[in-house]
Amino acid sequence: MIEVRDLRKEFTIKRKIGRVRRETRTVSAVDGVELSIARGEMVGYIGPNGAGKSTTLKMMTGILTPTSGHIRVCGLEPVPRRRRLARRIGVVFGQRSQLWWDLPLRESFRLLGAVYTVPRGEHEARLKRCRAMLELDEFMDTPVRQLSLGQRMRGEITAALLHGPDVLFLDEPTIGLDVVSKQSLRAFLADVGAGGEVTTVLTTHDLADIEHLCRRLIVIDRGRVVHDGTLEALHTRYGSRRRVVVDLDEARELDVRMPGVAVEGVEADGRRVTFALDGVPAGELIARIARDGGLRDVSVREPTIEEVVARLYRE
Ligand SMILES: Nc1ncnc2c1ncn2[C@@H]1O[C@H](COP(=O)(O)OP(=O)(O)OP(=O)(O)O)[C@@H](O)[C@H]1O
Repeated sequence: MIEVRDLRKEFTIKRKIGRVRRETRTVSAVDGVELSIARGEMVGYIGPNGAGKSTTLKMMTGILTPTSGHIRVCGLEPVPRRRRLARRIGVVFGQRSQLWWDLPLRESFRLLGAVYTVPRGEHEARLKRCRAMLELDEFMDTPVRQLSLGQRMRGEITAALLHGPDVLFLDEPTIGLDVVSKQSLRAFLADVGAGGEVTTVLTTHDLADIEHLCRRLIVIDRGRVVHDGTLEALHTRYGSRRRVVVDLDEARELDVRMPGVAVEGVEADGRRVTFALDGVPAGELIARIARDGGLRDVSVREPTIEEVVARLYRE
């Protein structure tokens, strides 16, 4: 559904130095990106600030012309076939709106149906589903400018889906949303993805979005793909470890010389000890500590997506 080969985008930046002189600098925002996304996949496209994510998305949606390289989205070259592509894709750029600011949401949806010449029955069926799942009814008659961020975002996602796109590009769709709004938006996107008809590319800094929605993760850094695979593969690559945190009644020397167990930290005057486990079952370690008594509390922490992605970004 999406094919990208050796994609590059350079920006030329002119900067005034002194009174007359100007300096010209070239920024390589996207530097040889390769990716291929099949129909129905939901892929997380992540990377640190300035990595080149938005630039890639803009090229894939036909907003920006690549410096060089090959892109096909739904079999179309985005820039020359922009109008045709617009009917096949839905786009949500969290920071920008595709809705009519002064019109009630209902009118924006009606206009979008007319712009895309969506058959009435299809339009109504899709809108009905979005109204129910995204709970739009209470603000369907509110002008877009009066909507809260979370309400507007629910409207934006609906707007992106009304014409039945094959591909959905979501750039930071949960930015600035509260926990509950994020959860309901994620649940809706998971439902859209589960249908298998819509291919989704999701860009976000909220890694929980990725964890909940995407089996596959493409990480870009300085314009290049540095990881393309599952989250588990990333954990394996970095040898992510589970942790066991034990709280003791009193500080004491713990006899935990076991292969694959390392003390990672000691806090609370020696009453809290954190162990990193490398392939050792947590139960074995806990049983050994419990044998000597004085064990107040235990928690086992799975490696988090934040840790592993931070390691990748730091590299
Ligand atoms: N119109 C532009 N003119 C000049 N430089 C640009 C332009 N757009 C992006 N850049 C530069 O290209 C690089 C990649 O930017 P891009 O917006 O694609 O990053 P991003 O991964 O989306 O970052 P963020 O997570 O901060 O949104 C950055 O160095 C940015 O300064």
